[in-house]
Amino acid sequence: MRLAILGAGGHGAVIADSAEGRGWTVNFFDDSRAGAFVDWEITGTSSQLLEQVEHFDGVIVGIGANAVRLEWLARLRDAGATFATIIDRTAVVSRHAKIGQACFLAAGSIVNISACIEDGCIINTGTTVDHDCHVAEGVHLSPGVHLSGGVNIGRASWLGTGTVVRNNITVGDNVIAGVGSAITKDIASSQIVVGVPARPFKGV
Ligand SMILES: CC(=O)SCCNC(=O)CCNC(=O)[C@H](O)C(C)(C)COP(=O)(O)OP(=O)(O)OC[C@H]1O[C@@H](n2cnc3c(N)ncnc32)[C@H](O)[C@@H]1OP(=O)(O)O
Repeated sequence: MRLAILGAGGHGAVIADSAEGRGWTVNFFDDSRAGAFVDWEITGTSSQLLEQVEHFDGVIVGIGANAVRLEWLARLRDAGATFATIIDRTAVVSRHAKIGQACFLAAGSIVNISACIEDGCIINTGTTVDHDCHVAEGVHLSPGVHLSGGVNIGRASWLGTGTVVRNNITVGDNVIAGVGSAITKDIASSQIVVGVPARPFKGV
C-alpha cells in the first residue's frame, strides 16, 4: 500500500513512522525541501502530488497548522485523492467510535465509545478523547490533551500540549488553548485562552 504524505516536517515524520508500522510504504511531498528526509527520499512537490494523486492508495497531510491542513485537504479532494487515516498500532480506538478521513491518531492515544472525530484531525501522542465527545474537522489535540466525556471541540481549534477539558464543555471554532490549560467553561469561537482555569490570553 502506497501512502503519500504532504509535508516533510516533524509531524509528517511521526505520521510516516506510524504508517510504516501499519504496513504502508511512505512517499513524501514537500515544496521547501528535496532529497533525503530522515529515513526517506522526498518524491516531489505539492504540484507533483496533485498530478499523481491517483497513483496512491492513501494520501494524508502532514502539516500541523489547521487552516493550512484543511486547505490542502480540499485541494487534494478536488484532485481525486483517496484519503488515508493513520492510526498508530499502539492507539486504542473503540469499535463504537467514528473516525473520519485523513486523520492521524498518534502513539498512545485513546478514543472511547461513541466519540466522533471528523476529517483531518490530529489526535496527538498520548491524548485521550472520552465517551460521547465530538471533535469537528481540522482540529489538533496536541500531545497529552485529555477530553472528559461529552466534550465538543469546534472546527480547526488547536488545544495545546497538556490541555484538559471538563465534561460536557463546548469549545468553539478556531479556538487556541495554550499549553497546560484547564478548560472548565464553554469557550466562544476564535478565542485564545491559557491557564488554570483557562482565561482569555492577553498576550504580551
Ligand atoms: C508534537 C508538538 O509539538 S504539537 C505542538 C504543541 N504546541 C503547543 O501546544 C503550543 C501551544 N501554544 C502556546 O501555548 C503559546 O504559548 C500561546 C499560543 C498560548 C501563546 O503564544 P505567543 O503569542 O507566542 O506568546 P508568548 O510565547 O510570546 O508568551 C507571552 C506571555 O504569555 C505567557 N504564556 C504563553 N503561553 C502560556 C500558557 N500556555 N499559559 C500561561 N502563560 C503563557 C508567556 O510565558 C509570556 O509571559 P511573559 O510575558 O510574562 O514572559
